[in-house]
Amino acid sequence: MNAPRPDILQTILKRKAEELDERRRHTPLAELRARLDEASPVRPFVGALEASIAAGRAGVIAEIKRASPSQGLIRKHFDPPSIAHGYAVGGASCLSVLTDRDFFQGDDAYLQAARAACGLPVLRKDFVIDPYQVYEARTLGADCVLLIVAALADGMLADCLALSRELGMDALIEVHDAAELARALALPDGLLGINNRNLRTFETRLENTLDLLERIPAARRVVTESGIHSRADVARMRAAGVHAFLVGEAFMRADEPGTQLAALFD
Ligand SMILES: O=C(O)c1ccccc1NCC(=O)[C@H](O)[C@H](O)COP(=O)(O)O
Repeated sequence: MNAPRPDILQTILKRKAEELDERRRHTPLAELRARLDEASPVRPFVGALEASIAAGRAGVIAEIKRASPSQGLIRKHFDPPSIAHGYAVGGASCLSVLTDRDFFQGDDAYLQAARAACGLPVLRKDFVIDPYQVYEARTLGADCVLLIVAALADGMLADCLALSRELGMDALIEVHDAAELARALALPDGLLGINNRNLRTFETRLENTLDLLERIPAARRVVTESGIHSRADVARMRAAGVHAFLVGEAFMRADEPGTQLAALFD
């Protein structure tokens, strides 16, 4: 009999709780909050997505990630500022930058360097389990935080969303299944992301977005996340009324990520 596959999301969240303790010891919350005044002004994240879509283009959140649990090392030559600049030239609406070190080889400094290299708003792509990280995201210059419904109990999810709004940021509320979607729809607002990747098993199916769409009010903006690799994938989503995309690997494996973005979405 095969041994059960370990649940990577639980492994990440367990390590994230340890990391959070370390970060709190290093920089207590009061000290972190005192840095908020020095943070770079927020760039409208949802506003940038909507502007692209209103102009008849797709809204593209272009991701900067060096490695991932499912793929291992994705990009050997990794220079976030030049990737960010290329994405801006290639027509991205926004950036997503992985800051988790242990599982994605990310870094807070990558977010800061990428944001400084262009005028695009930036999502801090990490695993939020506590409001401390929402404050932290803003002090780093993030314009949007990722809130993964599977990682947060209802109360904490609502608190982190409210705090992100209080700090002027947007929040991408990520779901994978119908139960998580129902929890996300009970929140007062937030940009809705449907992850096609099951974060526990890595199975990635574009049908996941298409299947969940019928449960979502037509006026609500949906971002389809993960597994978008071809113009046919983009066309399939757009035909179903999904005009916002979060794409990582397809760009990160290309010699010129920004050129690949333009080729996928022109
Ligand atoms: O990508 C993984 O292996 C992964 C594993 C566990 C938690 C999260 C994970 N990825 C985060 C993402 O969902 C993607 O980085 C993002 O949606 C872009 O996906 P892709 O275009 O397929 O790189």
